[in-house]
Amino acid sequence: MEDKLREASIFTRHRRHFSDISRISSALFSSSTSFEDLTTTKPGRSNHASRPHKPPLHPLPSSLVQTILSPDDIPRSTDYESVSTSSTSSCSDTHTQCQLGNSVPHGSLWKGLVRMWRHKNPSVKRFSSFPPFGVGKLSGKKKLVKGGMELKLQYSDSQQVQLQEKLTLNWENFSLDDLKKATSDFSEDNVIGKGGFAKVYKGRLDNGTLVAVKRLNKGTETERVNNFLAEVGIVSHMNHPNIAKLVGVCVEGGEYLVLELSALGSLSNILHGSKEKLNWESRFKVALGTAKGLEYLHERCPRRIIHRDIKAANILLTEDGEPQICDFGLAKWLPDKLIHHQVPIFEGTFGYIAPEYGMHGIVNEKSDIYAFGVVLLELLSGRRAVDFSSKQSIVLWAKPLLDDDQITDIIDPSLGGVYNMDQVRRVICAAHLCIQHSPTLRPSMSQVLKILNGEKTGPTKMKQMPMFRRTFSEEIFDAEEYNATRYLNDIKRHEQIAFDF
Ligand SMILES: Nc1ncnc2c1ncn2[C@@H]1O[C@H](COP(=O)(O)OP(=O)(O)OP(=O)(O)O)[C@@H](O)[C@H]1O
Repeated sequence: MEDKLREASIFTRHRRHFSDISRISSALFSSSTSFEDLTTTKPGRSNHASRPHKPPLHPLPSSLVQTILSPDDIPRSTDYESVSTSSTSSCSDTHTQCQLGNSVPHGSLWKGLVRMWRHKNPSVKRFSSFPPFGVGKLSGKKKLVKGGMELKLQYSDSQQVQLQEKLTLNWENFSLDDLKKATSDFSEDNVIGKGGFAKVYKGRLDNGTLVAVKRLNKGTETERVNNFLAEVGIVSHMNHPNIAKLVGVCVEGGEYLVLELSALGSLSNILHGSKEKLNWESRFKVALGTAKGLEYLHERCPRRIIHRDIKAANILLTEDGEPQICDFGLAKWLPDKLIHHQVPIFEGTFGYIAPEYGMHGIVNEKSDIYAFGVVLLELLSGRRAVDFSSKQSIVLWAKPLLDDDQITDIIDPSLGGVYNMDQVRRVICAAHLCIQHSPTLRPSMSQVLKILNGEKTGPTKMKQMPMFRRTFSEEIFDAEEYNATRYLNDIKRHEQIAFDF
C-alpha cells in the first residue's frame, strides 16, 4: 500500500508540474507572450500550492447533454460550438483545433445540475436522469442564459423521443447509507486505491456484488462535480469486457462512482508492487485485452474517445486476469470532423505523455497509442514508466535496445527466460511502433491488435516493415519539424524538470 501511495503522489506531482510546463511551452510558441507571462502563475491555473486543475470533459454546454446521452444524440449544430480549421504547411495533416472560444461558466452550470439532481429524491433507487434535461422537462428548444451568454439546444421531435428513452438509464442511484453499509462506513481497511483525485474502497452490496466505490475527494466542489460528470458521462456509455463497468452513482454528501470490482487491482500494483511476479502468459493477456479495450474506444464507439491517461495504474485486472481500462476522468469525445484536439492545460502522467502532447497540447488517438506503447514496455521489461532511482524514463532506456533488436536485454529477467518468443516479438514490434516520435508513424489500435494477434507478421525492426515505412512527406516532416534528436531532448527536458521538482 505504501508503494501505491508513493506512486499516486508521484503521479499527482507530475500532473501539477505539467500544467506549468504547458504554460511555459505554449507561451514559447506564442509570439505575443511576454517574459512576465512565462514567469508568473496565472489565476485559475494550477500551481504548486494548489491541486491541479482538471478541466471538464467539454467546457462547452453540450457536456450537460453529453453526460447522459450517447454522442449521436447530441444536436450537431449548436449556437455555441465554434470549430475552426487551419492548415499548416509544415505538417501533412490538416491541423484542426477545437476553439473553446468564450469561456462558458460551465462550473456553475454543472454545479446547478448536480444540486438539482441531489435535491430530487435521493432515495429513488433507479437512477433516471439528470433533472434539468430530464424526462418530462425536455422541450423542443431549451434556452439557458448564464453569464450573459445564451445557449440554445434544439431537438427534433424524433430526437426528443430518443432522448426520453435514453434518459432511463440502468445504473443504481445509491444513497450514502447504501455505500456506508457496503464499505463498513468507508473503513480504511477497505481502501484499495488512491489516485490524484479519488479514494477507492472495496465494498459489498446487499445483493452480494463486490464493487469498488470511488469517492472523489480532491478540489473544490465545482472541480469534483466536473470530474464526476465527465467520468460518468463517458463510462456510462461503455460496454466492453475490457472497460471497467459502472454499476451506479451516489451524489449524497459527495460524488461517488460505483464500479464493478476488479479483484486483482491495478496492473501497476501487480507488476511493480507485488513480490509474486506476473508470468508472461498473463502479461500477454493484459497486452491483448488492453489493446481490445482501446480499439473499442478509438474505433468502435459511436464516436471516438481518447482516454488521455492510459497507464499501468489505470489498467485493472479481474479475477481471471482480464484487463479493464478505468479512470475516464480525463477522457474526451473526439468528433469525427476533428483530426485532433488542442487542450489549453496539460494533464496526464509523466512517463506516458506523447511528445506532441507534452510540447504542443495536441491530443488524438495517437497520444493514447504512445501511452499504450509505454505500458507494453512495462509488461516486457517489468520496469516502471519512470524509474525514480536511476532517473530514467522507460522510453529513453528501451529505444536504443529496440532499434538494435536487443530483445534479451529488454525482457524482464524475473521471467527467468520463460516466455513465448513469438508473442514477445509481437509485443516488441507493437511497442516499438507505438512509441514513435511522429504520431503519423504510430499505428492505429486496430493495426496494433493485428500485430499482437500475429496477423501482421514480420521483423521487429520497424524500417523493415512495409506497412509502416515512412513516406517522403513524413521524412520531410520529421526532418523539419520534429526529428529524433529533438524528441529525445524533449523527453530529457521533461525528465529533468520532473526530477528537479
Ligand atoms: N473497479 C476497480 N476495482 C479495483 N480497484 C480499483 C477500481 N477502480 C479503481 N481502483 C483502484 O483505485 C486506484 C485509483 O483509481 P482511479 O485511477 O480511478 O482514481 P483517480 O483519482 O481518478 O486516479 P488518477 O490520479 O489516475 O486520475 C486504481 O489505480 C486502482 O488501484
